[in-house]
Amino acid sequence: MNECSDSAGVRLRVAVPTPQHSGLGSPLDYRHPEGVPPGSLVRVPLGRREVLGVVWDPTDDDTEGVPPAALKPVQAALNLPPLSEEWRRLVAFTAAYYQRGLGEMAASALPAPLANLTPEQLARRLKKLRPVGAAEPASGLAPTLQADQAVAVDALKQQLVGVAPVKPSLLWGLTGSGKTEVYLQAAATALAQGRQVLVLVPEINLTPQLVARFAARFGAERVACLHSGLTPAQRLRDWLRAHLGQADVVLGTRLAVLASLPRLGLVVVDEEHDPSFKAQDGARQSARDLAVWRAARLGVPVVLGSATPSLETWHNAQSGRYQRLDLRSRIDAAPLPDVRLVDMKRLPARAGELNRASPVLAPTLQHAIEARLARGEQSLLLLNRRGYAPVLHCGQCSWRSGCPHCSAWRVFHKGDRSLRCHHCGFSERVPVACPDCGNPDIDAIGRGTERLEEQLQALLPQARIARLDADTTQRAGSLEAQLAAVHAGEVDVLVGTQMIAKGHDFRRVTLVAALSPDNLLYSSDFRAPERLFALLIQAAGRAGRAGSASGHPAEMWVQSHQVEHPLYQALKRHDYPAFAQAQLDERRSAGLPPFMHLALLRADSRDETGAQAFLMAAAAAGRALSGESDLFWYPAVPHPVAKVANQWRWQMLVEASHRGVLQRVLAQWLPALHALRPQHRSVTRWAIDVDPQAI
Ligand SMILES: Nc1ncnc2c1ncn2[C@@H]1O[C@H](COP(=O)(O)OP(=O)(O)OP(=O)(O)O)[C@@H](O)[C@H]1O
Ligand SMILES: [Zn+2]
Repeated sequence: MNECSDSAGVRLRVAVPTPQHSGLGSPLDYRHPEGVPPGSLVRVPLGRREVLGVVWDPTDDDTEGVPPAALKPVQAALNLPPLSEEWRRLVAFTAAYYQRGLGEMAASALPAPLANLTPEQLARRLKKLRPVGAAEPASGLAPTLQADQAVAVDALKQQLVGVAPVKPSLLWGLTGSGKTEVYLQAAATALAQGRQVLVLVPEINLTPQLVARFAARFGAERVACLHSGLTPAQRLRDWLRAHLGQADVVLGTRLAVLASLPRLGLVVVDEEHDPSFKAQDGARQSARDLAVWRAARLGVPVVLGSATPSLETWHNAQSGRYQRLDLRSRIDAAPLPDVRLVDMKRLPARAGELNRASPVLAPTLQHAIEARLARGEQSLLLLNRRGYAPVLHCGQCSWRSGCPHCSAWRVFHKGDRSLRCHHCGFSERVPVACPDCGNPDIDAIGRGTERLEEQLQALLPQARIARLDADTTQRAGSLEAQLAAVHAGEVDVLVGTQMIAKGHDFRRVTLVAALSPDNLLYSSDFRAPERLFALLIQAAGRAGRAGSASGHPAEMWVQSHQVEHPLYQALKRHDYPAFAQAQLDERRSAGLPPFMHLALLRADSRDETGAQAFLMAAAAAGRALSGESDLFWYPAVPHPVAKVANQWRWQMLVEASHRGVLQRVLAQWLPALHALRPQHRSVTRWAIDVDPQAI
């Protein structure tokens, strides 16, 4: 406990959520009559408020500074076991690595309601929790493993029981190869050792089946969930169950990586390539990378599972830093779907087709869907754009449905007759005539899922067609209901955005088609091909999972104007390693991750030039700081969508060949940026994004 005490009590360092712009990041000093151990949760005054803080470890020079009598007092200590040293180290690392304040980081890792509960309210919540030791026995039976699965489970068990050295594992498994079963059986071993298991998934609401499978195997009583879809009360309850060690399996999205898990023994990151593991606000931390760090520091195994690993992870496996476990066949030897590339350049332009839009379906694809219909099989059609049409256009005066607040078009939604901006949310009723010239014939240009659904209804009048996208799944429970309808066979053709491609274990789907993925191929972001390849492999993975009852092979169709593109050619062969190697070669010669390390400084301003000016001043300050160290400062550029909600967005990349060098310079740069801010009054926001995932 704390050395520094006098008659007024003990001095405690407490991590409190100081606002980021204050430039204060370290714990503040408070006074407590007799002291409490590090990790204790306390309520303390901060300015005029009272906030929740975490008692931090004392530093060596704690005997110096203000005597306790002169400090503000701790108001109350919550009656909870302290957060472990392991947790504090994780939070401290996260704050330092992602350049955030420690108190802010600690606060973001705690469930929000904890900050407002009185000790009495907390005591009542705790009483309602199941007492420790009353776990129901596991109920679900495990299937016999396939050969590849058995090898993978065995390798993980050896690490768990200490026979093999602990090392991160990449579980590279085809879609439908039974990765989840590997997680379940490795988890069973960890649970048998009395350890907790953390399972991270990209979007938990898209995979209710995964939660159900863990609950069925180990008993719902032992499973806790942590994700943003929960009510604050549910999140508090499950966080407490994890922290108190009552829950043995914690399943969650990226925020769960910072959960308090006193007995953590195994970490699983499912679909580790998914960009949603990287937070897009706050500290912008990568849950996958933190999961690996956390497991390594604890000396426990971590499994990263994917059919299309991120190139960072693949590179780590190639170089031997990670152990690779491969699942090379699908369950029950179900074959992977045949990939058909349809060359849209060769399709005759259809006379009379409005607005030069290409036909919805190539005739060959339409026939293939009709054949599925006749056999009672399902088809999934993927179109990565929601709404009816991405833009409205007046042929007379060339008015377009731009957003007045953003540099983007407003999307036409026919369902509620709105023109809606997908960036700022600005929405208006669709005009009956051109707002500029009064022409009553406004054209809808291009196609979104809503229009696709309408066009399919005309093309396939006998089919039961459903649509799944952010617009049809807004109401609570509607996603689950729609997925259940697909599983029950009440839908013949499911149309949707990438939501339909992820994770679902559909049993009757034998055809998947990507209708116009080319637009995802060309983007300023160097990760665009990696993302598209993963999306298409995932989508293909939804087809033919139950083998083929009819004897007809499952198929993945891609309509493209670029069928010769190496990405599509690798897809045709289901050849992830070849694709990854080609991408890594390109990354190496271009000096991009994983061979180089990046940080991105973003700034928003109210006027057109303010953000750019701030970034230029920031670069000058950074260059002066970094001196001889080998950093490369890219020029500041506008964000691909330069203006959103009347804010002009700019960004600037900093590149280094060593993580450590980048970290050192960033830590010195941050105070310089805070100091610059007052000279750039139009800048409303700025942030550093370490290891940015979207550029
Ligand atoms: N050894 C096994 N024997 C029989 N069935 C199995 C076995 N392993 C897994 N399965 C079943 O096979 C199906 C696919 O497995 P699972 O969902 O684990 O695959 P996956 O690799 O996680 O798939 P995806 O990455 O496509 O989501 C599931 O219905 C699962 O219950
Ligand atoms: Zn807008």
